[in-house]
Amino acid sequence: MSTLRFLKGHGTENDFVIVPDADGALDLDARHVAALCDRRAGIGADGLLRVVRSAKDPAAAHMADEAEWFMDYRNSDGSIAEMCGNGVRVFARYLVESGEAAPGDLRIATRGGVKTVRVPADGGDVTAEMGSARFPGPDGIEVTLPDGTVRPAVNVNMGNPHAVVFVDHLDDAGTLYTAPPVTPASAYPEGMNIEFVVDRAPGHVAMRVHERGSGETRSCGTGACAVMVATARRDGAELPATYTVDVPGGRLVITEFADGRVEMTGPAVIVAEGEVDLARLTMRG
Ligand SMILES: N[C@@H](CCC[C@H](N)C(=O)O)C(=O)O
Repeated sequence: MSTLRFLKGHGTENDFVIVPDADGALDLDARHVAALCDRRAGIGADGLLRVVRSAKDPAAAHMADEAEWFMDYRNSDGSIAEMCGNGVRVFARYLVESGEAAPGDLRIATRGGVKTVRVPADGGDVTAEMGSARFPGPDGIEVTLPDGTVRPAVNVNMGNPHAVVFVDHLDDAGTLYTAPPVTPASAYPEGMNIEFVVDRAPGHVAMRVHERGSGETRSCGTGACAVMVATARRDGAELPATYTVDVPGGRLVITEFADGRVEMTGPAVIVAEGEVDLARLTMRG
C-alpha cells in the first residue's frame, strides 16, 4: 500500500479524511491515521472515516445483516472512538454522492451500534438518529477552569463519554490547547470529551469542545447531543424538546423524543478528493 485514494469532508467544520476501503484491504494503523490527519505535514483533519463493508471488517461483521457499511472512525491521534455524530452524517453523504447508496434512510454500522441517517436527495441537511443518552454518574463531577474556578459537570454518554459544563462565557474555557482537569478521573476510565456551554436564548445554547484524541475542534456531534440532553434536564424541558446548538463551525438542531431517542440535523459536505502517497508522510511514534 503506497498510494491511497481519499476524500475530505466536514460537518459544521468538524473535518474528516474519508478513506474508501470497500473490501477491507487496507491496514491503516494509528501512525498512518495521525500522519494523514496532521494539519501541516499531512492532509489535515479532526479524524478519519474508513468506509468498509461491514461484512469485511471483524469489528462490524455481526452488524452486516442490518447495515451494509461500517464507519471505522479514528481520532486524529490515531485512537479509536465508539461513535462520531458529525462523522456518521458525513459518511452517509459520501455513500450517497459516490453512488454506493440511494438518498433516504441509510443504516450505518458504528462501534456504537447501527445508526439510521437520513440523506435528502436535494443535498440539504443530514439527520442522524443518535440513540439515547445515558447518565453513568457518579454525581459530583467537576471541571477546573484555567482561572482556577471549579464547576460542576454532567457525565453524559452518547456512545462515547462526555463531561458537560455550563460556564458564563465560552472564553472561560481558555485556549483549550490541553484538556482542563476533570475530577474524579475515575469517572472516565477511557478518557472524555469536554463541552463548555453558555445560554443564548430559550432552547438555544452555544458550546466549545475539547475532544479526546483530537483537541479543540470546531464541532462535535455527539458532544452537541450531550449538551442538548444536559440542558434539557437542567431546564426541566418537556419532551419532545428541540434545541439549537451553536458550535464554532456552525449550527446543529437536536431533538430529544419522549422515548429518549436523540436526533441531530446539520450540514454535511464533501469538499475534495485526491490521492496521497503514504511514503511521503511523516510517521511518528
Ligand atoms: N467529533 C465527533 C466525536 C469524535 C470522537 C471523540 N473524539 C471521542 O474520542 O469520543 C462527533 O461529531 O461526535
